Amino acid sequence: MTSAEFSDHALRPRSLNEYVGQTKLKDKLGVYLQAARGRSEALDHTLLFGPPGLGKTTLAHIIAYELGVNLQKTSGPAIEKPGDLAAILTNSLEEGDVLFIDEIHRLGRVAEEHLYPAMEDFKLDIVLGQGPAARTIELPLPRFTLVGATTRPGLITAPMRSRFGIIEHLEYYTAEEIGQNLLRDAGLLGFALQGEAALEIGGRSRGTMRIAKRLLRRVRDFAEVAGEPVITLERAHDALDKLGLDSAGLDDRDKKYLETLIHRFAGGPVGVDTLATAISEDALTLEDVYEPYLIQLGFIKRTPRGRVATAHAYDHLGLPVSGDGDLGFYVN
Ligand SMILES: Nc1ncnc2c1ncn2[C@@H]1O[C@H](COP(=O)(O)OP(=O)(O)OP(=O)(O)O)[C@@H](O)[C@H]1O
Ligand SMILES: [Mg+2]
Repeated sequence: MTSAEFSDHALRPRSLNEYVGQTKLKDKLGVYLQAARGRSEALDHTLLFGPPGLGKTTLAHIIAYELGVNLQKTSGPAIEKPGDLAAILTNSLEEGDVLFIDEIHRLGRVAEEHLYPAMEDFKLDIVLGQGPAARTIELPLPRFTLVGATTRPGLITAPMRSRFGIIEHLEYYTAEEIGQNLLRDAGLLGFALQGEAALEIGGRSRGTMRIAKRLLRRVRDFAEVAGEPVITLERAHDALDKLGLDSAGLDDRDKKYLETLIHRFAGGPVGVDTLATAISEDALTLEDVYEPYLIQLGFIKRTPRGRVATAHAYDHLGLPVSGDGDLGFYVN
């Protein structure tokens, strides 16, 4: 088996049916897609947000697939000038197509303002010439669907947000959902994975499909090198331990975060910048990558005064808790 065969592309679900979990979102989206198809209209502009690796890009592709249209892909940082936007909108888009803008929160401000009339009225204002002789012409565009993805919905401006008809949040997957998808992957790739092993990997993947897929590859390495034809629960367990993942799927970096918060800052509250410096990370990574899952587990809270470790975090690390529980401080 070559690594290309284990490529993301081959395993990526193509239709809504193959897309595991996100049940509420899928139910709603299924209706919107059916309605749009029934009216032969473009789907309303759709904003997808949620932590990295949960399936936003995949869902954008599925939307285009379900609508039977093409997907044009770009990203916020790639669109700096209005000209970049004009090039994309006028060159390649056809009626009903999906324009996928990843990291849409990183769109340049001027480009963003040009996007408003494109989204609302399907037209683009283009300025010709300079100075007093400059004039604006209006270019009609095909009716398209903008699908925007972001890990940071808070950075989407209000006028931008208000132009999306569908705004949906992706949630962390349960161990069962991830396990189910890993079994599907193993089936497609033709190797044997025990259900319990899939579940074990699912439970230690931070609720994130991308991480689960990576862990499956590593666990499989261990099984293969040990000469085992089937990936068993024991092998999965052992390999995940070797990878430094604990029972909640926290890795060394997560543990460093929690331990620093608890030991150095007495469990908080401490500002995110201070905490970031203390563990040599940048604050954005903390907010985007570490914290959403720690919050999901109920291990930390974001308060107006900073980050706070909860009693659950102390429990998980096997530390004694004192105080009122939620704002418990470390006693020793
Ligand atoms: N619901 C799902 N069912 C099956 N596979 C999934 C699902 N969600 C994601 N995946 C798989 O997980 C991986 C990560 O998904 P994807 O790239 O869509 O995440 P993302 O939300 O766009 O992440 P990022 O924010 O980093 O861009 C892909 O390999 C994708 O095929
Ligand atoms: Mg993506």
